[in-house]
Amino acid sequence: MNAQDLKAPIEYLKGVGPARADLLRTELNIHSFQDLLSLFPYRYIDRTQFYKISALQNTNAEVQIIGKITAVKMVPQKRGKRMVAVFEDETGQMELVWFQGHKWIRENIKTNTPYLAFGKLKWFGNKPSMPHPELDLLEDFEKKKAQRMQPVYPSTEKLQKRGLTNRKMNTMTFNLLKQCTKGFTETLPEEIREKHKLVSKTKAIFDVHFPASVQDLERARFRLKFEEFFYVQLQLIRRNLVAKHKIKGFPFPEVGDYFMDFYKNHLPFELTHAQKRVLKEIRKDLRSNAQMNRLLQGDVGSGKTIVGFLSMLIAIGNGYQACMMAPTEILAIQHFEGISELAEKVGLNVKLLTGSTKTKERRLLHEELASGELHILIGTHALIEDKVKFKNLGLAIIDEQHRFGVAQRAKLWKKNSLPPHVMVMTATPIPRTLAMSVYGDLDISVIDELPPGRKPIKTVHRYDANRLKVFKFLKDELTKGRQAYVVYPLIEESDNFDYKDLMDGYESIVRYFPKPDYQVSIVHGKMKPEDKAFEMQRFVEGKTQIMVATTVIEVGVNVPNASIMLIESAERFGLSQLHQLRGRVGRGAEQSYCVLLTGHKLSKDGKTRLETMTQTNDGFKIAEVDLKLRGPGDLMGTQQSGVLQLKIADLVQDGSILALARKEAHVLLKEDPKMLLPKNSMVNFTYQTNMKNKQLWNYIS
Ligand SMILES: Nc1ncnc2c1ncn2[C@@H]1O[C@H](COP(=O)(O)OP(=O)(O)OP(=O)(O)O)[C@@H](O)[C@H]1O
Repeated sequence: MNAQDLKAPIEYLKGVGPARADLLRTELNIHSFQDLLSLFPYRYIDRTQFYKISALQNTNAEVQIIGKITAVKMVPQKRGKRMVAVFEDETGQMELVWFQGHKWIRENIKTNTPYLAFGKLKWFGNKPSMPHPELDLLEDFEKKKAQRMQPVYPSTEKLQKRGLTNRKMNTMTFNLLKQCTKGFTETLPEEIREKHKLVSKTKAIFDVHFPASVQDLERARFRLKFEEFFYVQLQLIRRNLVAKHKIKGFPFPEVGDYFMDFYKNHLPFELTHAQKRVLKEIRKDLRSNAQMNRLLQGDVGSGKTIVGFLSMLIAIGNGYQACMMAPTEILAIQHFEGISELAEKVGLNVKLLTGSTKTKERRLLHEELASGELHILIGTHALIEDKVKFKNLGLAIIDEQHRFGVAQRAKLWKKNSLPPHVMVMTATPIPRTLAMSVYGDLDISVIDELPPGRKPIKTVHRYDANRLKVFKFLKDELTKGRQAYVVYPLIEESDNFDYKDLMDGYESIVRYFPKPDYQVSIVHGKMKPEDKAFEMQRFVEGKTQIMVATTVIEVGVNVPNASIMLIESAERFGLSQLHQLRGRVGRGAEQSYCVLLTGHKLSKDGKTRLETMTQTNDGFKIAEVDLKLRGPGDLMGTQQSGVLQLKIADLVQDGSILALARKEAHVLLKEDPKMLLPKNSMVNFTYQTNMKNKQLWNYIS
């Protein structure tokens, strides 16, 4: 069979036909012969181990035993009869049991002949039995050496019901592979295969389905995972290289006077090592002729804002403007206030643009923006409206990528002759493995150090029944002059049920913390933006002690005097969301607390989330757990899931293979940057290399 034949529709495979082909297409997305070969088993039944009857453990494990059937009898039971065979080896006896199919068994079974029985154990007291075993004559099994590790394929109930059992899938794949006598064209460069001792494509495909040993299987899986990552990385890095080669950017040769003045005379604190390192990385990008596309990643409170601001100063010092986009109005206002305070020290003009900016202010702002009088513009989505025209935008900082799509990012580019440098800031700690795959087109800088003197936040989990104790604790802290957040889940802002919870909660808080001793603010998504901003401002200024809120405060809010985060129905939040919320406290010198209130009924995942929160403050560890609980596609949203639909590799577990593949992809592209790359898909991936202009055709992926 050659490459072309493998593309044949699946219904032409022996034993499939139109009806089954239909099922395979709809249930497993298998359209062709090669699709069937790319359906990799998700586990294997290890039939390399043999057990003795006397040594069987009292479990329901699947085992295989060599022995002989010495007697067969029918035993009456409530309804009908069961057939019982006595099965013996040299160490003892057990029973094989059938509840149906008696006639066939009676006619085919041979007594006193060596058999291999395989199946799940059942125990009656200390007596083992095996209902409906798979029986093979020992001599036949010896012939089927290739089947010693039996593949188990992904399946669905529908497939099982319609006769496409695992056994059937097994046979189909086995027969197809038997026809592939010519093997498969190699799809990895030989140099790389030799260097990392990767088995050939042909061996990998055969062994991943029918390995003769655990070692063979591991080698096959390693090679296929490597290949999968290698191709994804090639595409991502290549895209990045192409972007760098093609997209020119404004070079900023100097750091400029604003930067120097601020750095020498007005820096409010010494930068951490991580902040300095990241700043150097950014500086290097800005000095080159290429557009910067950098993801700045840092845990909550790690100090991303100052790094962003210093980068803006470089742009402005070189005669350009800068802007910063935030996902919500509250955040935009907050950034505006923070940055204005810093910018004032070096005499820069900063303005805020949101949906609620008045027409008159807007007009002035547009004028200043076009003439270049305005140095820094901060705002929400309003920044990308067509009316907003910069004189020369040199740097765009985007806070929180997830809420700001790629398309929106690109829209900013249209405002210039050359695209501005782009920095995306995110507090979502994306595990390195994932970041590399998802943001392959962005360079990544990580602030992996918190400013000195931060006290770790103490996190506890309490049940609703203890609410009054929790309120008492809150009261004691407020008496010391601190402030607190009380957060309610409002998954959908339109969800009236959640909304009622929030309002009930607000009322009970107001009852427990009455005026005039206490002032309580409330912020939620149904409020008008200016009302939200007003309430938020009162809390920032310390005029109110408690802020009752929904997750609108999830990202970025910075009130250092707030030291308590009380999260209601904490079991309903995702892990990274809980971590973001907790990050709103612990920003000042005082000891901060996070209290997770829940009902008594918790799911297994819910418990894991709460335990993780109480055990660690480390955003990266939390993200790893989150990834395991939810899966990467979920974490990143549907937008990126295309990149992450991996067939065999696992982003969480195979991080080291990914790193290896990425390294090799880099080397290859450096040697040969002109490689042709496919447009969108990994299928039909052809590339030419200077190594004898090989054509590498990926059949299987
Ligand atoms: N090197 C430093 N030394 C001391 N304090 C710092 C340092 N860097 C930043 N800070 C302070 O730490 C606080 C958090 O910084 P910032 O708001 O920039 O964090 P962030 O990374 O943006 O976090 P988030 O994602 O939660 O908004 C601010 O009050 C800031 O002034």
